[in-house]
Amino acid sequence: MSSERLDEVARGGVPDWLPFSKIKLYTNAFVRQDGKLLLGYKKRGFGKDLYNGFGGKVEPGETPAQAALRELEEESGIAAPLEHCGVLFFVLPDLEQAFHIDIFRAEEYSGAITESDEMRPQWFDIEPAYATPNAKPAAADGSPKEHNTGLPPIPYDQMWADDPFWLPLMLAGRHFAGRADFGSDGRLQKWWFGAKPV
Ligand SMILES: CNc1ncnc2c1ncn2[C@@H]1O[C@H](COP(=O)(O)OP(=O)(O)OP(=O)(O)O)[C@@H](O)[C@H]1O
Repeated sequence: MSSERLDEVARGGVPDWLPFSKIKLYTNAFVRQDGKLLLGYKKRGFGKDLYNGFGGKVEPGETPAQAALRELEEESGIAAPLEHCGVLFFVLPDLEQAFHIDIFRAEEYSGAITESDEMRPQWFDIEPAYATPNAKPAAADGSPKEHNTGLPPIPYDQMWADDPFWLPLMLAGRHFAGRADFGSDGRLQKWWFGAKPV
């Protein structure tokens, strides 16, 4: 990202950010193609039973971009020309580590999509995502783009509570950054999201 300031897209919650004592690096990768988005249903571990992109911890000696390719392959069986598109920072109340997550996207992939021990991949229809606030219309003239994938819409009610703020930005092709702090009930307690000016 350049040094340009970000446009604020959303902010809210309590006055103070949560404290944290260390930061762990993670990745998250999203592949879209022909009006559909590939997500994985997480079968175990952190974020179990939620849909998400494919990602995980950056291992020692790896760059985030290398980790993103490795995690995508391990969890979904595919390779993709990933491009960096955003940075997210999360603090959860009962964890001393904060999450620094580099987000990547791609519009093509190779290989066969394969279920792993950790993730069950599934395609979703992208278009309903543009109905959420802060998203750009799909077509330049503002009209909704035709879509008839027959797939279910992006399952925001089975995803992390922060996702509706930034996923539409990613789908609109914008670069973004944000922070969200969670309460012990799993809900957002304070958040800020911004995107590079278009
Ligand atoms: C709090 N709000 C959040 N919103 C959206 N996505 C979030 C997230 N917090 C973590 N994530 C993602 O969840 C995955 C965890 O990865 P996680 O399974 O723990 O890592 P990894 O695959 O290395 O684990 P193993 O140790 O191999 O099981 C990883 O994609 C990471 O980007």
